[in-house]
Amino acid sequence: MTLPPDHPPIPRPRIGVLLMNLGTPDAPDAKSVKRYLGEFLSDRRVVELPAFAWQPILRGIILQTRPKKSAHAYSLVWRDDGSPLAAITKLQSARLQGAFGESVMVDWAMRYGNPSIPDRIAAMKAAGCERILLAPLYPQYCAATTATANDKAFAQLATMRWQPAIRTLPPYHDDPGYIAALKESVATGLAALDFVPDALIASFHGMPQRTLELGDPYHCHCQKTARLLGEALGREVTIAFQSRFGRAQWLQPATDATLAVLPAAGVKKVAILAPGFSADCLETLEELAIRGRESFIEAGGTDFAYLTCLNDTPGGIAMLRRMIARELQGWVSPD
Ligand SMILES: C=CC1=C(C)c2cc3[nH]c(cc4nc(cc5[nH]c(cc1n2)c(C)c5CCC(=O)O)C(CCC(=O)O)=C4C)c(C)c3C=C
Ligand SMILES: [Fe+2]
Ligand SMILES: [Fe+2]
Repeated sequence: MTLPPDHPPIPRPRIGVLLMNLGTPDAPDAKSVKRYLGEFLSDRRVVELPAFAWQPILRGIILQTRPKKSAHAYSLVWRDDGSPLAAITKLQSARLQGAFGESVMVDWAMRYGNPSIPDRIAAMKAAGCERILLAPLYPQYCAATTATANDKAFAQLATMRWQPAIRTLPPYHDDPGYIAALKESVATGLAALDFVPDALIASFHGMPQRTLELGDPYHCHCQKTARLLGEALGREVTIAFQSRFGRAQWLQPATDATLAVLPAAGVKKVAILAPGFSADCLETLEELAIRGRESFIEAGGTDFAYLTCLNDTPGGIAMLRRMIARELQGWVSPD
């Protein structure tokens, strides 16, 4: 087809897959962490308080003290290729590139910080994507994670004259491929240990208890993942919720409290995994693998192992590939 000479160029139609994760600072210093936390904790999907009540606390207290402390924590886990969360998400995107045929481009973005969701959607559209699958990489649905990532994408669409068609990846907390990938990863991790754990703990990011009462399915999704993983492994999986923030009641039991009481109950050897995180990050590498270990050993535990997330392992990538291919059906034909 020939376009008239004054017609804007039209690129070859393509399909985009946008992997979306939470976000992370650009550098492990207080200034970068302050900018990141300012954006993250101002999201009304994350802290469900009116701005007039919350912003003075956030700006006047939290952003004056927390960035320095968090920057130190980040510096303990920072890699040569940057923040673990960003580096691993980028690797996942690179490993999936080309997996769905030539017409499908895979990219990644962060809900807070860089690369931003609006930027990457604009880039996909400019590259000719007329259809985009938004893939929030949270197995368990939560308004504070899944919904806000999609909201950010939809806000960008609101600015576009020619919008791409959109699909969103549903939560995959009970997807047989996800449970099988977790089972495989845990079995490999346990086989490599020089001790046999008395308990296997699945630690999920916590949320205020109130969100469960308001109808967020997150708690139920976490319970189901833990149950299905336990059934797949044929052993008990103890559930716990980590990273409490603020003074409100959060989902129970708390991971730190669980690790502190287990040794007195005779559980001296534990292995812990974080199935809700698709990539290792500050909350797993620092909070669980460093501080969790310290508190368990201080409480009288003898052996502690942190089992890494699915990350860009072959099993993790194969699982994402299958799920994404399923969601692309009708847009691209399966191989
Ligand atoms: C009200 C506060 C918070 C809610 C609610 C919350 C929910 C939530 N978060 C994740 C996943 C991640 N959180 C991460 C870091 C992080 N989370 C909070 C607070 C809340 N999270 C803070 C203040 C921070 C920053 C670090 C710190 O200062 O302690 C991360 C890691 C980011 C990284 O850069 O590595 C992830 C991932 C989920 C899944 C979730 C609800 C289900
Ligand atoms: Fe968090
Ligand atoms: Fe529940």
